[in-house]
Amino acid sequence: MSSDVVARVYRGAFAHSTWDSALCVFPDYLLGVSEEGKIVFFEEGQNVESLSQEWSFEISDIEQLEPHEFFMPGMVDTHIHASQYAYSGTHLDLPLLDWLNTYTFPVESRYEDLDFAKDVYTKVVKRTLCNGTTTACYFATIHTEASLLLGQIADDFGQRAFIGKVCMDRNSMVPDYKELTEECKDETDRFIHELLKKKYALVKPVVTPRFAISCSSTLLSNLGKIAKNNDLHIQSHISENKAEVQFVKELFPDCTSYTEVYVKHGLLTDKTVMAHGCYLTDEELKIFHERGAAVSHCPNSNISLISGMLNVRNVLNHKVKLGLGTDVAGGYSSSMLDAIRRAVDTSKALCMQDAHLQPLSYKEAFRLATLGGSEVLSLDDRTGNFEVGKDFDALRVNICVPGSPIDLFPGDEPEVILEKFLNLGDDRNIVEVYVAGKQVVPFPDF
Ligand SMILES: O=c1[nH]c(=O)c2nc[nH]c2[nH]1
Ligand SMILES: [Zn+2]
Repeated sequence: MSSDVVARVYRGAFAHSTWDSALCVFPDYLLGVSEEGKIVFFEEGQNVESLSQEWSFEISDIEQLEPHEFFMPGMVDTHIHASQYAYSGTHLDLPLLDWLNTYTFPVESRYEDLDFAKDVYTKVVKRTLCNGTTTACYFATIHTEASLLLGQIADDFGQRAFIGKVCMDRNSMVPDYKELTEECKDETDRFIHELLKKKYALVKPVVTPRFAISCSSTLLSNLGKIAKNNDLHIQSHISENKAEVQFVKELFPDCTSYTEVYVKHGLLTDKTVMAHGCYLTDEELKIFHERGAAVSHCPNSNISLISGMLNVRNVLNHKVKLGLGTDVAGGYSSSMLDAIRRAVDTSKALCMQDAHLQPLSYKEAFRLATLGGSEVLSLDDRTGNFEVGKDFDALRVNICVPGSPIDLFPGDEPEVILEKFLNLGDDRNIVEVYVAGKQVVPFPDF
């Protein structure tokens, strides 16, 4: 008998990805979750007798899924601006730099107001959890207190999260929305210290220079040192839009590429996730690969702000770690299902321009949204699929809920059901969400 105690056992259909196979479907499997929220077994349903003896559970206690239900791993949003959720679904009529100056900076500057912050951050955490985002890598704003509040709210609702207090000491268009260089360094130190002091199990700080345009060289170097000294994750933006790439060239004439700006300041490590990368060259992708840095592909944002189209196949061919992001509010949808669909669409659009390209399959997009995202955030030893020993981060999907946007037909097998959910489903179909074994959706009553 095993020493672990099994808290729950599920039987039914499961789907997940491995590095060998983008989609594995198990029509009848048994999964056991320990009291600590870890997966302790994941085996064929026919092993039920031996498993019940080995793990001392009653067969009558097994929770049996319906034929139109399945479990899949929780999705990982590798890039989302929690603060911009306030205006998501609007303001999509300008290109990046004008969009930042006109809409984004004025809204982000309001987060000194903690009532406003609490309202928006509670809504974004709840909305993303309902949509199956079990892990989110958030940008907050430059405000330390509001950023700490986002961490507290993610912890309260049980979401796994990285929280970035945004760093910027250059902003000519909205001069009020920036910090002094020293102040930004000190506040980043304070933010990290205060957040770590809370000892949240699943919520961690991430060093967050907004992008090269809004940071001085001194600030970038300071942030590189802070990340190194505290062994922290780093997130930023890179090569999203042509005007941005050109501006970075002018601001950092000593650097041969945008990537080199981050390398030079100690900000491109194996714990770095850079959003977008639409215009990264093959040489830059090689540097990403050598350093183990990751790209967050945010296709909704790239199309909405008319920024560009990332050639996902080329990134994968360079063996660069890759995940998907909603990039709310440049991306108008906070749902990772939308990110999956847009990633496939963008890849197909690129195939129309180049017949030699291989489009991204829905199975590959599914892997990017789950295991890929976990790898991007160096969490793939803990989350991303249903391997024994990992945390149970999972979505229970039901295709036949009242008002479901999906119709089933006789003979629809589990693989077809999953494909229909990925292309047609929404939060109504996500009936339960688990993070580290704890049920976080439906929401508990506080
Ligand atoms: O899509 C984006 N959203 C942002 O808020 C941002 N800041 C810099 N670059 C950015 N790109
Ligand atoms: Zn972004």
